Amino acid sequence: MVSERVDALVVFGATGDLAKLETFPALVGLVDRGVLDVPVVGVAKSGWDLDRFRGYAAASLRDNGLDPDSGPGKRMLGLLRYVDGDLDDDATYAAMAREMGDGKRALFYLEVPPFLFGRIARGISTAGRAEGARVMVEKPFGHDLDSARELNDTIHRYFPEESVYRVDHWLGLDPLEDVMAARFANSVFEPLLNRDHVASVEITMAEAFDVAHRGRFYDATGAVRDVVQNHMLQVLATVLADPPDGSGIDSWLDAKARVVAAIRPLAPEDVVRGQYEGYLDVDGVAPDSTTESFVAMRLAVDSWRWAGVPLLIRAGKTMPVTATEITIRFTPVPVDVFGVGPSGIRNQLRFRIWPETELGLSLVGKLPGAGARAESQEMVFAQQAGSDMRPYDRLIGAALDGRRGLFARQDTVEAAWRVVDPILGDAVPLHPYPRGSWGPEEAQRLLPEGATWHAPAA
Ligand SMILES: NC(=O)C1=CN([C@@H]2O[C@H](COP(=O)(O)OP(=O)(O)OC[C@H]3O[C@@H](n4cnc5c(N)ncnc54)[C@H](OP(=O)(O)O)[C@@H]3O)[C@@H](O)[C@H]2O)C=CC1
Ligand SMILES: O=C1O[C@H](COP(=O)(O)O)[C@@H](O)[C@H](O)[C@H]1O
Repeated sequence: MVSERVDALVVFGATGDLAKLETFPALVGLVDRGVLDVPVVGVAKSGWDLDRFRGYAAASLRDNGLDPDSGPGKRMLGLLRYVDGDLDDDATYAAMAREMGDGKRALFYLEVPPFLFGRIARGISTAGRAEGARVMVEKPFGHDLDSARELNDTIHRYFPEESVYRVDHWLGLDPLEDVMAARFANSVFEPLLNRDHVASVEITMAEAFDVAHRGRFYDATGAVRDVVQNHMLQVLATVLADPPDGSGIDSWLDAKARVVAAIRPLAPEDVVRGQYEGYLDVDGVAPDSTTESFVAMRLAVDSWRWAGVPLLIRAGKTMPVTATEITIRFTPVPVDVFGVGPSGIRNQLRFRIWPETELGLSLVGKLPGAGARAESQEMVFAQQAGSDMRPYDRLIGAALDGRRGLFARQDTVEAAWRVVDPILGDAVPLHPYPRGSWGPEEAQRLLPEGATWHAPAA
């Protein structure tokens, strides 16, 4: 359901890295499709004026292969306003309110360092602009369970939960919606997705690149906080959650929250951490850092549907490829008529969700000729990219429209922290691994006997 459109968009941190990389290009797409036609007020403390800010936005478009002189480019730049001031000063919020005009339904987008989130919520309220407004908050939502709860409490002092849009940009990925479509637009898969038929579920998020210039940020974060607590548990929930019912998107968000809440908190023995060789030389990384750039884990869900099914996740930097795939391995046939068992061949459903969309179903058949030797072939349903809409285009558009389905809810975020909280920090030993490898060998021990990790193709 689309609620009322907003009458202003305020971007806190509009001179930052994320704004340049993602926000301005996304805004052009929204203008082009007629979704955005209200003032866009950038707030930062760079000492800039509006012309300089427009120049920054225009450069961001050029960096992203977009033309600032195109019709949509010019219209987007024309919507921009700029307020220069410290976010710790109430005068900044008063100036922001003047630039916003008289509207009563703004979208405030907080893309600033997280310690400012609470202060900004208070500033908006002091300026009399919190009522009826929506607030879109960038990750991270806390550093652990306690800080996430604290952050939620602070934001809720000024904004009710239904006005809070927590960004997990993977929820804006088209391929993740394709997973939902495969599950809920086909009748053949859903009856199989449970402990009676599934032997394991695995998600590998491999990134071939290293932490590059993000050493300071990454070293304080690590793979568990950076991508597992948020992106990967959201992906896992998309695979495991019960189907939504006809009551609307909330039933889907409820189902995802329920399944994340049923994941057992991790124990150190369920986790393997790794650090790529050369990580300690990265600018901004502590010389004796024990931050992980790789993590593998075995999770369990205490539910009637998934009890006992091994759920395996691994994520790492400097892997051999950049790709994310979900593989669902089905149980072997009960009676091995075709000698399938010893070959290890079995049915598998594979979702590739990054960088392309692909759905593969492995089926087993008999090799032609005499005898009964089995072979496996994968049937692939590959989507042509239907649109060049960026995740942030989809996300900001959804928030402008008041559609909360693509955002992370408080209960799910806190439940995800509860899962990873016991293994944060140095609770799990750290193993070195060579760049270009699939991480430490030790990750092998997390798998069911005889299994190997699925390696997504390049
Ligand atoms: N960069 C990325 O790729 C991603 C970032 N994020 C999240 O987005 C948020 C912003 O990240 P990023 O853009 O990289 O950060 P940057 O440090 O590049 O930008 C921070 C922005 O906040 C402004 N700011 C900081 N302090 C104040 C203040 N006291 N008063 C007014 N303005 C202030 C800065 O203004 P000024 O420059 O004028 O000081 C700048 O515009 C973070 O929560 C981050 O975790 C999430 C996903 C990816
Ligand atoms: O949030 C993050 O996500 C990226 C991966 O997402 P992508 O859309 O850029 O592929 C990850 O590389 C980064 O470390 C993390 O902060």
